[in-house]
Amino acid sequence: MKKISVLGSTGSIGTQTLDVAAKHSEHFQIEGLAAGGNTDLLLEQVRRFKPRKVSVATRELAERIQSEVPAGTEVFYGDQGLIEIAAGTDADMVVTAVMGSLGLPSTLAAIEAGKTIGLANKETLVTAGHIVTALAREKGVKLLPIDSEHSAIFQCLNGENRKDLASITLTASGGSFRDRTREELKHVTVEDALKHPNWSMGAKITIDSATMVNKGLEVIEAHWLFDLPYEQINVLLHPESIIHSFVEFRDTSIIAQLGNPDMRVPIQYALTYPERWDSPAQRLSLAEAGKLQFREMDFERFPCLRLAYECGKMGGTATTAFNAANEVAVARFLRKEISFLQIEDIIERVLERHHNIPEPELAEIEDCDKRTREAAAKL
Ligand SMILES: NC(=O)C1=CN([C@@H]2O[C@H](COP(=O)(O)OP(=O)(O)OC[C@H]3O[C@@H](n4cnc5c(N)ncnc54)[C@H](OP(=O)(O)O)[C@@H]3O)[C@@H](O)[C@H]2O)C=CC1
Ligand SMILES: CC(=O)[C@@H](O)[C@H](O)COP(=O)(O)O
Ligand SMILES: [Mn+2]
Repeated sequence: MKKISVLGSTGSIGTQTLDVAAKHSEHFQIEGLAAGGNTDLLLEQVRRFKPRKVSVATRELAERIQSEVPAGTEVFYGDQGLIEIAAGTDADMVVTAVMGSLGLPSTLAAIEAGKTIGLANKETLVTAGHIVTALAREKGVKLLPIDSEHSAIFQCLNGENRKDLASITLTASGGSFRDRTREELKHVTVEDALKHPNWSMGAKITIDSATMVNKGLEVIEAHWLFDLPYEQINVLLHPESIIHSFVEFRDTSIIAQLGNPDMRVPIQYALTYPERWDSPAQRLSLAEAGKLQFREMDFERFPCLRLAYECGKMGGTATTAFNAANEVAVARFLRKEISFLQIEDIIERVLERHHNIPEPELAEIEDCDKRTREAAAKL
């Protein structure tokens, strides 16, 4: 029996993690679940998986569900609640599937407690990659990627000699607006932006795909997960999302990982690693797929990807600021306060004013995150 806690259990990754756990219920026991405000779904999950501890975003919500959870389940709330689910249970593994840098303290707490991490929450690595990876090394904790591209690279590198690796390439679908001109982008709506062509995901990451911020975050995530310089990390537009990413070796061999776009595959691989088990996903038929297309990335069309590379190469708090500005800008776009193109405008303007701190301490990162959010909210 592997014991698992899920941070963000009511979201897109969280629910699919529980689907995978339910499919192999004789092998997985759910120890803890943390959600934000969707208490109806959380209560359903509690009845089904019988975790020992659960957490919700606020005290008020915790009080509201208290009488509805079984006697054996303790209820927590807020930032401390998230940390309790991450570090205060008997779980062997913690799946980090909350959205945004709010996942950083709980991820650090889980690593500190020696839990294997199934990492979906990429913003954690973008915000504080050097701190998260250093702590994981110190504690001997594995960071197993759940993000589809990183799972693909992880699988392609399995058993290979790292000194033979020439480069990695992350594929990008291009998101909801990949065939629109910049002129057309001036008038796109939230509803249009939320229609991802290949993946069904939470709102924030779907907008990130459309701005290409998602790929920028993933480049930085790859830098930390695979300990590679940015010069060895490429991005290639691949509209079908069938090749999830690939690696190239010094002898020019390329190894790729393919499959239908279904997050249950990388989630399950992280849960069962190093084993492979039967999956509920639909098998890929290349004959039916017929044709796979590829295009060079256009950094003029997708300036947020250029900004992400620049911040990544700069290091320090630059990526913290990039992430925080984006989180605020996307939330504002989703509330219809700003237009789609103003997301990148806000990120760019925040970064122009950013004073970079190289090798920041955790407190400096938290301070940068807070100040950047305040600035991005005012622009
Ligand atoms: N979706 C996908 O296919 C992929 C996602 N990822 C990454 O995984 C992470 C999660 O994405 P996704 O599942 O799409 O996001 P969702 O928006 O679908 O889910 C977010 C989860 O976080 C919970 N949450 C929000 N606020 C709080 C809080 N204050 N305390 C505790 N929990 C909270 C939400 O709870 P509630 O709904 O109850 O408010 C929900 O369970 C992101 O970092 C994303 O980039 C990476 C690759 C693919
Ligand atoms: C499923 C997943 O891993 C997402 O991060 C996905 O990659 C989004 O697709 P694009 O960012 O390529 O549009
Ligand atoms: Mn991805």
